[in-house]
Amino acid sequence: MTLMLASVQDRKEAEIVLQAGADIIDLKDPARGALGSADIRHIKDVVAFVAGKRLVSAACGEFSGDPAALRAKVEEIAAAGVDFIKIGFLPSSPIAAGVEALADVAGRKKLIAVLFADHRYEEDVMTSFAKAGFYGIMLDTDDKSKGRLLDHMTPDHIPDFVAEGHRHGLMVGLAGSLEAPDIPRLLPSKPDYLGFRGALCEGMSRNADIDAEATAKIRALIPGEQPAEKSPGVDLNLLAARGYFPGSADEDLGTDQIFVRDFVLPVHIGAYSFEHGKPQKVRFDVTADVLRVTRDPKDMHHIVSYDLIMDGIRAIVGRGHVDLVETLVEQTAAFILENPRVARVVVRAEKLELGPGGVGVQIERKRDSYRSQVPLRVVASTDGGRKGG
Ligand SMILES: O=C[C@H](O)COP(=O)(O)O
Repeated sequence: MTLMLASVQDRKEAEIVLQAGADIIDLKDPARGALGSADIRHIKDVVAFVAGKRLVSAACGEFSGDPAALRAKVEEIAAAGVDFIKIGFLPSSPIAAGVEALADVAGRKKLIAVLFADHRYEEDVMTSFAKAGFYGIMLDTDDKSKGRLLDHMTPDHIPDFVAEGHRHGLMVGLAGSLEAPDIPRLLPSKPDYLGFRGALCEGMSRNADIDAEATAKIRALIPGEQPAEKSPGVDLNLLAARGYFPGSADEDLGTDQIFVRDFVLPVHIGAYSFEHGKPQKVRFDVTADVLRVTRDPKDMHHIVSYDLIMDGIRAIVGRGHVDLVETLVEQTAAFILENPRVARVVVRAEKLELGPGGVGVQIERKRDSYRSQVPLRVVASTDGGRKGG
Protein backbone atom coordinates (compact mmCIF):
# COMPACT_ATOMS: atom_id res chain seq x y z
CA MET A 1 0.00 0.00 0.00
CA THR A 2 1.18 3.52 -0.73
CA LEU A 3 0.84 5.91 2.20
CA MET A 4 0.29 9.66 2.10
CA LEU A 5 2.86 11.85 3.84
CA ALA A 6 1.82 15.43 4.57
CA SER A 7 4.40 18.00 5.61
CA VAL A 8 3.18 20.41 8.28
CA GLN A 9 4.73 23.26 10.23
CA ASP A 10 2.92 22.96 13.53
CA ARG A 11 0.10 21.42 15.49
CA LYS A 12 -2.61 23.47 13.82
CA GLU A 13 -1.64 22.11 10.41
CA ALA A 14 -1.16 18.62 11.86
CA GLU A 15 -4.78 18.67 13.01
CA ILE A 16 -5.97 19.44 9.48
CA VAL A 17 -3.98 16.69 7.77
CA LEU A 18 -4.80 14.17 10.47
CA GLN A 19 -8.46 14.95 9.98
CA ALA A 20 -8.06 14.57 6.21
CA GLY A 21 -6.51 11.13 6.68
CA ALA A 22 -2.78 11.62 6.03
CA ASP A 23 -0.88 8.49 7.04
CA ILE A 24 2.43 10.13 7.94
CA ILE A 25 2.53 13.58 9.53
CA ASP A 26 5.84 15.16 8.68
CA LEU A 27 7.26 18.16 10.53
CA LYS A 28 9.10 20.67 8.44
CA ASP A 29 9.70 24.40 8.13
CA PRO A 30 9.16 25.03 4.42
CA ALA A 31 10.63 28.53 4.69
CA ARG A 32 13.98 26.91 5.48
CA GLY A 33 14.20 24.94 2.25
CA ALA A 34 13.22 21.51 0.99
CA LEU A 35 14.26 19.75 4.21
CA GLY A 36 13.97 22.73 6.56
CA SER A 37 13.86 21.55 10.15
CA ALA A 38 10.88 22.69 12.21
CA ASP A 39 11.40 24.19 15.63
CA ILE A 40 11.84 21.39 18.15
CA ARG A 41 8.91 22.79 20.18
CA HIS A 42 6.59 22.19 17.22
CA ILE A 43 7.95 18.67 16.76
CA LYS A 44 7.29 17.77 20.40
CA ASP A 45 3.91 19.43 20.31
CA VAL A 46 2.82 17.42 17.25
CA VAL A 47 4.17 14.14 18.63
CA ALA A 48 2.08 14.74 21.77
CA PHE A 49 -0.99 15.74 19.78
CA VAL A 50 -0.82 12.79 17.37
CA ALA A 51 -0.18 10.45 20.30
CA GLY A 52 0.46 7.37 18.17
CA LYS A 53 -2.68 7.75 16.03
CA ARG A 54 -0.47 8.22 12.95
CA LEU A 55 3.19 7.96 12.10
CA VAL A 56 5.19 11.13 12.64
CA SER A 57 8.35 12.12 10.82
CA ALA A 58 10.51 15.21 10.99
CA ALA A 59 12.98 16.77 8.60
CA CYS A 60 16.35 17.54 10.06
CA GLY A 61 17.76 19.73 7.30
CA GLU A 62 20.48 18.94 4.81
CA PHE A 63 23.84 17.56 5.84
CA SER A 64 26.13 20.57 5.82
CA GLY A 65 29.37 18.60 5.98
CA ASP A 66 29.76 18.73 9.75
CA PRO A 67 29.22 15.14 11.02
CA ALA A 68 29.10 16.13 14.71
CA ALA A 69 26.46 18.81 14.09
CA LEU A 70 24.41 16.35 12.02
CA ARG A 71 24.52 13.73 14.70
CA ALA A 72 23.55 16.21 17.41
CA LYS A 73 20.56 17.42 15.38
CA VAL A 74 19.39 13.89 14.62
CA GLU A 75 19.67 12.94 18.30
CA GLU A 76 17.71 16.02 19.31
CA ILE A 77 14.86 15.15 16.93
CA ALA A 78 14.99 11.47 17.86
CA ALA A 79 14.53 12.39 21.51
CA ALA A 80 11.31 14.22 20.59
CA GLY A 81 9.74 10.82 19.86
CA VAL A 82 9.16 10.89 16.10
CA ASP A 83 8.92 7.64 14.14
CA PHE A 84 11.16 8.71 11.25
CA ILE A 85 13.90 11.29 10.83
CA LYS A 86 14.52 12.60 7.33
CA ILE A 87 18.01 13.85 6.45
CA GLY A 88 18.84 15.51 3.15
CA PHE A 89 22.08 14.56 1.41
CA LEU A 90 23.35 16.70 -1.45
CA PRO A 91 25.93 15.10 -3.76
CA SER A 92 28.30 17.99 -3.00
CA SER A 93 28.44 16.99 0.69
CA PRO A 94 30.77 14.30 2.09
CA ILE A 95 27.97 11.72 2.17
CA ALA A 96 30.20 8.91 3.47
CA ALA A 97 31.19 10.99 6.52
CA GLY A 98 27.56 11.82 7.27
CA VAL A 99 26.51 8.19 6.95
CA GLU A 100 29.35 7.08 9.20
CA ALA A 101 28.40 9.64 11.85
CA LEU A 102 24.87 8.23 11.91
CA ALA A 103 25.62 4.51 11.74
CA ASP A 104 25.12 4.06 15.47
CA VAL A 105 21.88 6.12 15.56
CA ALA A 106 20.57 4.15 12.58
CA GLY A 107 20.57 1.03 14.74
CA ARG A 108 18.16 2.68 17.18
CA LYS A 109 16.10 5.08 15.12
CA LYS A 110 14.44 4.95 11.71
CA LEU A 111 16.48 7.25 9.51
CA ILE A 112 15.44 8.23 6.02
CA ALA A 113 18.03 9.53 3.57
CA VAL A 114 16.56 12.10 1.23
CA LEU A 115 18.11 12.44 -2.23
CA PHE A 116 17.20 15.15 -4.69
CA ALA A 117 16.08 14.45 -8.24
CA ASP A 118 17.48 17.79 -9.39
CA HIS A 119 21.03 16.63 -8.52
CA ARG A 120 23.13 13.76 -9.82
CA TYR A 121 24.51 11.12 -7.44
CA GLU A 122 27.00 8.27 -7.66
CA GLU A 123 25.37 5.13 -9.08
CA ASP A 124 25.54 3.11 -5.88
CA VAL A 125 24.57 5.87 -3.44
CA MET A 126 21.76 3.78 -1.94
CA THR A 127 24.12 0.99 -0.94
CA SER A 128 25.93 3.05 1.67
CA PHE A 129 22.67 4.09 3.37
CA ALA A 130 21.38 0.53 3.37
CA LYS A 131 24.66 -0.84 4.73
CA ALA A 132 24.65 1.73 7.54
CA GLY A 133 21.19 0.57 8.62
CA PHE A 134 19.07 3.46 7.31
CA TYR A 135 15.39 2.59 7.27
CA GLY A 136 14.37 4.38 4.13
CA ILE A 137 15.30 6.37 1.08
CA MET A 138 13.33 9.23 -0.38
CA LEU A 139 13.47 11.14 -3.61
CA ASP A 140 12.48 14.81 -3.39
CA THR A 141 13.45 18.01 -5.17
CA ASP A 142 15.87 20.55 -3.75
CA ASP A 143 15.00 23.71 -5.65
CA LYS A 144 11.23 23.97 -5.54
CA SER A 145 11.23 26.79 -8.09
CA LYS A 146 12.66 24.54 -10.79
CA GLY A 147 9.90 22.03 -11.41
CA ARG A 148 8.26 18.90 -10.09
CA LEU A 149 9.79 15.50 -9.53
CA LEU A 150 8.70 14.32 -12.98
CA ASP A 151 10.42 17.31 -14.59
CA HIS A 152 13.71 15.93 -13.33
CA MET A 153 13.16 12.22 -13.64
CA THR A 154 10.96 10.79 -16.39
CA PRO A 155 8.20 8.46 -15.21
CA ASP A 156 9.82 5.39 -16.76
CA HIS A 157 12.82 5.80 -14.41
CA ILE A 158 10.78 6.08 -11.23
CA PRO A 159 10.01 2.33 -10.98
CA ASP A 160 13.75 1.59 -11.15
CA PHE A 161 14.43 3.95 -8.24
CA VAL A 162 11.66 2.39 -6.15
CA ALA A 163 12.67 -1.16 -7.02
CA GLU A 164 16.31 -0.47 -6.22
CA GLY A 165 15.34 0.91 -2.82
CA HIS A 166 13.22 -2.16 -2.12
CA ARG A 167 16.07 -4.45 -3.23
CA HIS A 168 18.16 -2.75 -0.58
CA GLY A 169 15.41 -3.40 1.98
CA LEU A 170 14.58 0.31 2.27
CA MET A 171 11.23 2.00 2.62
CA VAL A 172 10.90 4.23 -0.44
CA GLY A 173 9.18 7.62 -0.61
CA LEU A 174 8.64 10.03 -3.48
CA ALA A 175 7.99 13.76 -3.31
CA GLY A 176 8.86 16.97 -5.11
CA SER A 177 6.10 19.49 -5.73
CA LEU A 178 3.78 16.60 -6.55
CA GLU A 179 0.36 17.57 -7.83
CA ALA A 180 -2.88 15.62 -8.22
CA PRO A 181 -2.20 14.41 -11.81
CA ASP A 182 1.16 13.01 -10.70
CA ILE A 183 -0.47 10.54 -8.33
CA PRO A 184 -1.83 7.97 -10.80
CA ARG A 185 1.48 8.27 -12.70
CA LEU A 186 3.54 7.42 -9.61
CA LEU A 187 1.35 4.77 -7.97
CA PRO A 188 2.24 2.07 -10.51
CA SER A 189 5.84 2.09 -9.27
CA LYS A 190 4.52 1.16 -5.79
CA PRO A 191 6.35 3.63 -3.58
CA ASP A 192 5.75 3.15 0.13
CA TYR A 193 4.59 6.73 0.42
CA LEU A 194 4.05 9.89 -1.59
CA GLY A 195 4.96 13.16 0.13
CA PHE A 196 3.23 16.51 -0.28
CA ARG A 197 3.45 20.07 0.94
CA GLY A 198 2.77 22.56 -1.86
CA ALA A 199 -0.29 20.72 -3.21
CA LEU A 200 -1.89 20.81 0.25
CA CYS A 201 -1.47 24.55 0.73
CA GLU A 202 -3.54 27.56 -0.13
CA GLY A 203 -2.80 28.59 -3.70
CA MET A 204 -0.45 25.57 -4.06
CA SER A 205 2.21 27.65 -2.36
CA ARG A 206 4.27 25.56 0.07
CA ASN A 207 4.93 28.52 2.34
CA ALA A 208 1.22 29.26 2.74
CA ASP A 209 -1.07 27.53 5.25
CA ILE A 210 -2.36 24.01 4.76
CA ASP A 211 -5.80 23.97 3.18
CA ALA A 212 -8.25 21.29 4.31
CA GLU A 213 -10.04 20.99 0.98
CA ALA A 214 -6.82 20.68 -1.04
CA THR A 215 -5.55 18.06 1.41
CA ALA A 216 -8.76 16.04 1.14
CA LYS A 217 -8.52 16.07 -2.66
CA ILE A 218 -5.01 14.67 -2.60
CA ARG A 219 -5.97 12.10 0.05
CA ALA A 220 -8.85 10.86 -2.11
CA LEU A 221 -6.48 10.05 -4.95
CA ILE A 222 -4.30 7.71 -2.90
CA PRO A 223 -6.09 4.46 -2.24
CA GLY A 224 -6.28 3.38 1.37
CA GLU A 225 -6.81 -0.06 2.88
CA GLN A 226 -9.89 -1.86 1.60
CA PRO A 227 -11.21 -4.89 3.45
CA ALA A 228 -11.04 -7.89 1.10
CA GLU A 229 -14.67 -8.89 1.78
CA LYS A 230 -15.93 -5.65 0.20
CA SER A 231 -14.62 -6.62 -3.21
CA PRO A 232 -14.17 -10.38 -3.45
CA GLY A 233 -12.10 -11.61 -6.37
CA VAL A 234 -10.85 -8.14 -7.27
CA ASP A 235 -7.15 -7.44 -7.24
CA LEU A 236 -7.28 -4.04 -5.60
CA ASN A 237 -3.53 -3.64 -5.60
CA LEU A 238 -3.38 -4.11 -9.32
CA LEU A 239 -6.22 -1.70 -10.02
CA ALA A 240 -4.66 1.05 -7.97
CA ALA A 241 -1.24 0.53 -9.48
CA ARG A 242 -2.84 1.16 -12.85
CA GLY A 243 -4.23 4.45 -11.75
CA TYR A 244 -7.80 3.24 -11.56
CA PHE A 245 -9.95 5.60 -9.55
CA PRO A 246 -13.61 4.70 -9.71
CA GLY A 247 -16.18 7.30 -8.94
CA SER A 248 -19.95 7.08 -8.86
CA ALA A 249 -20.07 4.75 -11.83
CA ASP A 250 -22.88 4.88 -14.32
CA GLU A 251 -22.26 2.43 -17.12
CA ASP A 252 -25.14 3.89 -19.13
CA LEU A 253 -23.18 7.07 -19.66
CA GLY A 254 -21.18 5.36 -22.41
CA THR A 255 -17.65 6.28 -23.34
CA ASP A 256 -15.50 9.27 -24.13
CA GLN A 257 -12.38 9.14 -26.28
CA ILE A 258 -9.04 10.23 -24.97
CA PHE A 259 -6.14 10.40 -27.34
CA VAL A 260 -2.43 10.94 -27.71
CA ARG A 261 -1.32 12.26 -31.10
CA ASP A 262 2.10 12.55 -32.71
CA PHE A 263 3.98 11.20 -29.73
CA VAL A 264 7.47 10.65 -31.14
CA LEU A 265 10.11 8.66 -29.26
CA PRO A 266 13.49 7.17 -30.14
CA VAL A 267 12.87 3.41 -30.18
CA HIS A 268 15.17 0.41 -30.56
CA ILE A 269 13.17 -1.45 -33.15
CA GLY A 270 13.56 -3.44 -36.36
CA ALA A 271 14.26 -6.91 -37.67
CA TYR A 272 17.07 -5.87 -40.02
CA SER A 273 20.63 -5.94 -38.75
CA PHE A 274 21.11 -2.27 -39.68
CA GLU A 275 18.27 -1.41 -37.31
CA HIS A 276 20.03 -2.92 -34.32
CA GLY A 277 22.20 -0.95 -31.92
CA LYS A 278 20.70 2.47 -32.51
CA PRO A 279 17.25 3.95 -31.97
CA GLN A 280 15.00 5.32 -34.70
CA LYS A 281 12.10 7.70 -34.38
CA VAL A 282 8.68 6.15 -33.99
CA ARG A 283 5.45 8.13 -33.87
CA PHE A 284 2.61 6.84 -31.72
CA ASP A 285 -1.05 7.72 -32.06
CA VAL A 286 -3.46 6.27 -29.57
CA THR A 287 -7.20 6.64 -29.08
CA ALA A 288 -8.88 4.98 -26.13
CA ASP A 289 -12.62 4.66 -25.46
CA VAL A 290 -13.00 5.32 -21.77
CA LEU A 291 -16.09 4.52 -19.71
CA ARG A 292 -17.61 7.65 -18.22
CA VAL A 293 -18.26 7.63 -14.51
CA THR A 294 -20.06 10.93 -14.09
CA ARG A 295 -21.88 13.62 -16.03
CA ASP A 296 -19.85 16.22 -14.23
CA PRO A 297 -16.12 15.41 -14.37
CA LYS A 298 -14.31 17.64 -11.92
CA ASP A 299 -11.23 15.91 -10.61
CA MET A 300 -8.76 13.13 -11.22
CA HIS A 301 -11.19 10.48 -9.95
CA HIS A 302 -13.36 11.05 -12.95
CA ILE A 303 -10.85 10.76 -15.75
CA VAL A 304 -8.29 8.46 -17.28
CA SER A 305 -5.22 10.59 -17.82
CA TYR A 306 -3.48 10.67 -21.20
CA ASP A 307 -0.27 10.92 -19.15
CA LEU A 308 -0.76 7.27 -18.23
CA ILE A 309 -0.80 6.32 -21.91
CA MET A 310 2.43 8.22 -22.58
CA ASP A 311 4.07 6.84 -19.43
CA GLY A 312 3.10 3.31 -20.50
CA ILE A 313 4.55 3.77 -23.99
CA ARG A 314 7.78 5.17 -22.52
CA ALA A 315 8.03 2.18 -20.19
CA ILE A 316 7.42 -0.34 -22.99
CA VAL A 317 9.97 1.37 -25.23
CA GLY A 318 12.44 1.45 -22.34
CA ARG A 319 12.41 -2.35 -22.04
CA GLY A 320 14.81 -2.64 -24.96
CA HIS A 321 14.90 -3.76 -28.58
CA VAL A 322 11.82 -5.20 -30.29
CA ASP A 323 12.01 -6.60 -33.79
CA LEU A 324 8.46 -5.84 -34.89
CA VAL A 325 6.19 -2.82 -34.85
CA GLU A 326 3.39 -5.35 -34.41
CA THR A 327 4.89 -6.35 -31.06
CA LEU A 328 5.11 -2.75 -29.97
CA VAL A 329 1.50 -1.90 -30.77
CA GLU A 330 0.21 -5.14 -29.20
CA GLN A 331 2.09 -4.43 -25.99
CA THR A 332 0.85 -0.85 -25.95
CA ALA A 333 -2.77 -1.89 -26.50
CA ALA A 334 -2.50 -4.56 -23.79
CA PHE A 335 -1.06 -2.05 -21.34
CA ILE A 336 -3.83 0.48 -21.98
CA LEU A 337 -6.54 -2.17 -21.69
CA GLU A 338 -5.20 -3.09 -18.26
CA ASN A 339 -7.09 -0.04 -17.06
CA PRO A 340 -10.58 -1.41 -16.36
CA ARG A 341 -12.21 1.77 -17.63
CA VAL A 342 -10.77 1.41 -21.14
CA ALA A 343 -13.23 -0.46 -23.35
CA ARG A 344 -11.45 -0.18 -26.69
CA VAL A 345 -8.18 1.16 -27.95
CA VAL A 346 -6.66 1.99 -31.32
CA VAL A 347 -2.87 2.10 -31.45
CA ARG A 348 -0.80 3.18 -34.41
CA ALA A 349 2.99 3.16 -34.51
CA GLU A 350 4.96 4.53 -37.46
CA LYS A 351 8.67 4.27 -38.10
CA LEU A 352 9.64 7.69 -39.38
CA GLU A 353 13.11 7.07 -40.75
CA LEU A 354 12.58 4.16 -43.14
CA GLY A 355 10.40 5.44 -45.92
CA PRO A 356 9.36 8.66 -47.60
CA GLY A 357 6.83 9.14 -44.80
CA GLY A 358 5.79 6.81 -42.06
CA VAL A 359 5.63 3.03 -42.26
CA GLY A 360 3.97 1.03 -39.56
CA VAL A 361 0.94 -0.69 -38.13
CA GLN A 362 -2.40 0.26 -36.65
CA ILE A 363 -4.47 -2.10 -34.51
CA GLU A 364 -7.77 -1.95 -32.69
CA ARG A 365 -8.34 -4.02 -29.56
CA LYS A 366 -11.40 -4.29 -27.31
CA ARG A 367 -12.02 -5.38 -23.79
CA ASP A 368 -14.13 -8.52 -23.95
CA SER A 369 -17.38 -8.30 -22.01
CA TYR A 370 -15.85 -5.64 -19.81
CA ARG A 371 -19.14 -4.75 -18.21
CA SER A 372 -19.35 -8.02 -16.34
CA GLN A 373 -15.73 -7.81 -15.22
CA VAL A 374 -15.24 -4.24 -14.19
CA PRO A 375 -15.83 -3.55 -10.49
CA LEU A 376 -16.61 0.10 -10.99
CA ARG A 377 -17.38 0.82 -7.38
CA VAL A 378 -14.33 -0.56 -5.64
CA VAL A 379 -11.84 1.69 -3.95
CA ALA A 380 -8.41 0.52 -4.98
CA SER A 381 -5.41 -0.01 -2.75
CA THR A 382 -1.77 -0.98 -3.20
CA ASP A 383 0.81 -2.98 -1.32
CA GLY A 384 4.23 -1.48 -1.65
CA GLY A 385 6.43 -4.16 -0.06
CA ARG A 386 7.46 -1.75 2.69
CA LYS A 387 10.27 -2.63 5.00
CA GLY A 388 8.98 -4.15 8.17
CA GLY A 389 5.69 -5.23 6.66
O1 LIG B 1 8.39 15.57 2.24
C1 LIG B 1 7.65 16.01 1.34
C2 LIG B 1 7.73 17.42 1.01
O2 LIG B 1 7.37 18.22 2.09
C3 LIG B 1 7.14 17.78 -0.27
O3 LIG B 1 7.03 19.17 -0.39
P1 LIG B 1 6.53 19.76 -1.79
O4 LIG B 1 5.30 18.98 -2.18
O5 LIG B 1 6.23 21.19 -1.53
O6 LIG B 1 7.66 19.55 -2.73
